[in-house]
Amino acid sequence: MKTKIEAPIEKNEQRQFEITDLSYDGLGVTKIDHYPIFVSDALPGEIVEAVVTKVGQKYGFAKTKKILKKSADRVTVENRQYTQTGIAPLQHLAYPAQLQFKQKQVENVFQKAQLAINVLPTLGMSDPTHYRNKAQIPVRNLNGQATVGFFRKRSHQLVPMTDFFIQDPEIDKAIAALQSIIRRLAIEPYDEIRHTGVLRNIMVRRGYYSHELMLVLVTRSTKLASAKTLIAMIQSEIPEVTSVIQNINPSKGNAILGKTQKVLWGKPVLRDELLGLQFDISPLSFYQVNPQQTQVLYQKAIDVADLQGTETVIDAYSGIGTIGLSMAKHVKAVKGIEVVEDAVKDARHNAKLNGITNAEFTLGKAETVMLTWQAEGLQADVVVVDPPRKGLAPEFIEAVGKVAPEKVVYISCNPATLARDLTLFGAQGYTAKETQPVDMFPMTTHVESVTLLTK
Ligand SMILES: C[S@@+](CC[C@H](N)C(=O)[O-])C[C@H]1O[C@@H](n2cnc3c(N)ncnc32)[C@H](O)[C@@H]1O
Repeated sequence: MKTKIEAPIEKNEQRQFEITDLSYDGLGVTKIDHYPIFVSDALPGEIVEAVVTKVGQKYGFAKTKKILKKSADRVTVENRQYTQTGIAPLQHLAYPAQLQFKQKQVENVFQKAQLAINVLPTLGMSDPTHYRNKAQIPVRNLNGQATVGFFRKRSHQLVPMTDFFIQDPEIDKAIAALQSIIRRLAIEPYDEIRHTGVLRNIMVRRGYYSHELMLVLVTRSTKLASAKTLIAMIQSEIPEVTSVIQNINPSKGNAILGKTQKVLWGKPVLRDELLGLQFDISPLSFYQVNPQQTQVLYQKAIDVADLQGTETVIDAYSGIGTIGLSMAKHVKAVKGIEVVEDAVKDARHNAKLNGITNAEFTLGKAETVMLTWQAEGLQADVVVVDPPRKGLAPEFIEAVGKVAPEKVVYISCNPATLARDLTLFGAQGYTAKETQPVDMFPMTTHVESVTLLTK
């Protein structure tokens, strides 16, 4: 029979806690005996008065009511909406301490996985705000008006907002202007309980260098009355706009974008620049959200690969081809693999756009294509991977082991799956000496990094 562990605290109890650490998701950590309690809005070194909100078998949660001793790293937060929505969960932590926090996150997971890899100090931004080139904003009815904002943490309750703090201010301006247009045209916002209404979400992307602006209106069905007037008003009131796209999402779920779309006005893609190359980006294609730091990240990947001009490089999880095409001029050939069809089309087009003739892109799952290429006897010198948060498939790592490139460059947005995959690469004879975190998402707890693995 299992013995039930008694938690040393009770729900609704209010008491003082001394904070000793910060969890991976930015909560203060305190321990009573060995029982951890995660405390909102609390930093290491602080003493807070907090009320216990949840008591589980292994850990509990508490909410800060009063800070009794303040950390020197605390920054005063004035905007309640940022806290309510959680769009900037580290905003109360000074930026240098955020960078240290990210380095430590990677160190912690490596230590747990028994990986002896040195983690370098995080490369940060000189201005860690207003960096995002993309916004995805819900539109809902609030007090009888179509309203833009962001959902309150762990809910679908809209907090009205038009200043999003970490987004390009020109995107914020476009969203505010669009809200005004939608209200004047009385376009009905989506009601997710009844699954009625017209406009669900607005997605905006803006080229950091090009200043092109793409507006994607996500609707529940193909119906969008007054589209002509809407476009005329957008053109006159948001002068930077270069594309207006209607994306249709008829699902009842939480997915922001649907699978089909049509161009209502302007270009079907947004053009931007990275490391001196031009990129056209379709609405459904992945594109890094922090253009300044993306260049730092890619340059780091190019530098650690130490390319000599003779290599065949595989760019797995290649998106619209940004990494492979940035490497193309330093190598003999690039072979990209990507699972989203539009992104592969973009990548092929982007190669042409930049006059690059030594890069080709294959549609498919990286794990499947890599196995096929390995069976066909493909030779490669460098494999670059940049997977989504869930990391690599074990069969992909095995196939890479068999292809046996001299180097693997692993770009990761999730230290936990990075550590898991580095261990699997270890079984294939690959080791890493150091990892370079790059802050792609200031004010949030997300951690990006580059690691070179060699045989
Ligand atoms: C983090 S993004 C990186 C894209 C690109 N390297 C960049 O920096 O813009 C990951 C990409 O992997 C793609 N992807 C996800 N699962 C995949 C799989 N199993 N095989 C190939 N590509 C995949 C996604 O569509 C996305 O474009």
